[in-house]
Amino acid sequence: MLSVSKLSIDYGSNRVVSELDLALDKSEILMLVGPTGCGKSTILQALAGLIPISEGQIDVGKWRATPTQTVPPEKRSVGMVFQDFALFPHLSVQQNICFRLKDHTLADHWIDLLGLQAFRDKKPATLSGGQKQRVALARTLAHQPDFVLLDEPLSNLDAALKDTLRWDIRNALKEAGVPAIWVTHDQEEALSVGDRVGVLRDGKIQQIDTPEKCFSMPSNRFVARFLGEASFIRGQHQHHQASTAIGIAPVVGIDDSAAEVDVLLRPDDVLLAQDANNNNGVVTWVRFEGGSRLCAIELPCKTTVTSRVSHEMLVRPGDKVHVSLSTSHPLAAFTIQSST
Ligand SMILES: Nc1ncnc2c1ncn2[C@@H]1O[C@H](COP(=O)(O)OP(=O)(O)OP(=O)(O)O)[C@@H](O)[C@H]1O
Repeated sequence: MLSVSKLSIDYGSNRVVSELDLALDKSEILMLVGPTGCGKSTILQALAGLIPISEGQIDVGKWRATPTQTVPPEKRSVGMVFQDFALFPHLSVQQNICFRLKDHTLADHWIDLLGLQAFRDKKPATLSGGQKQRVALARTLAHQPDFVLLDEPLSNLDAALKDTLRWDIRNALKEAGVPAIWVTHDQEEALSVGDRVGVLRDGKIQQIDTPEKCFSMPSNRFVARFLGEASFIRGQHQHHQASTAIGIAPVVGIDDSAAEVDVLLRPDDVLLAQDANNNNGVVTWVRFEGGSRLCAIELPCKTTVTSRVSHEMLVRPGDKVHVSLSTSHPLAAFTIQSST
């Protein structure tokens, strides 16, 4: 268990984290995302006891920290995994993982589980980035922390490696049964690996929810845009339905249920057809993504929506196309005055 309430953190007179509330169950992984400088690393450092807190409290069951009741880092039973691995260069993999451990049984377990048997006697300098991060994680988990903090553990690795390692890290954390907060810049990573996602802006949490909820029912436009391609189309709202220039869809009013709303569209909500005789939009740009293409289409009302199509569909800027709503699930609707 890890619980944080009304946590605020200042650097001098500058408040960088305000009134953070969160509670993690045993084995729960929270992905923390937000723009650069929004306070993600500061939160991890405060939880680890590396910087003081100004208000609020951190409660892990065995200890509680407040601005006046400090708990030193070594008493917090926290495991930290950093992007730069932080391994001892002069020690072998085995020695790194077993550092200050009396009983090596758990270390052997994590060495096996994370596929490090062949590297036991190697020095970190001879390992790849992915192997180093496995060693760092094995070392962390072998010490049986009460919670784990991961600060962009995959950011120094190439894309192909990230994809497998993120699942190996998730599986290891689940097997260890510890709550974890995982900071990432990668929105796809945040949505796929976490049990919940916390979106931070200027030191304030905008939403903490399941990945599905954050993506399809974001609490505001900032969260909508931060977690993926998002466009908004004006709609007339009545009886939980919105009528837009490209069709009618069920909607949920997020911040209001006004008669006129802006409906959030993800690329998969918009169906694109190459029908020159029955067109209602012009393609303005196309991004090839491998298995798919992401297309932006400008409508006569000057709204631009995006649609994802198969890579087999050869769509080019300037093409006249027909777009329509292709969703049966409710879309998030925002008041048109809202700019956040
Ligand atoms: N030691 C420090 N002294 C003063 N201000 C700091 C210090 N460390 C960070 N800050 C400021 O606190 C704010 C939050 O920084 P933090 O590193 O937590 O952001 P972040 O979300 O982790 O950013 P990034 O995604 O770029 O790593 C920033 O405005 C930063 O400039």
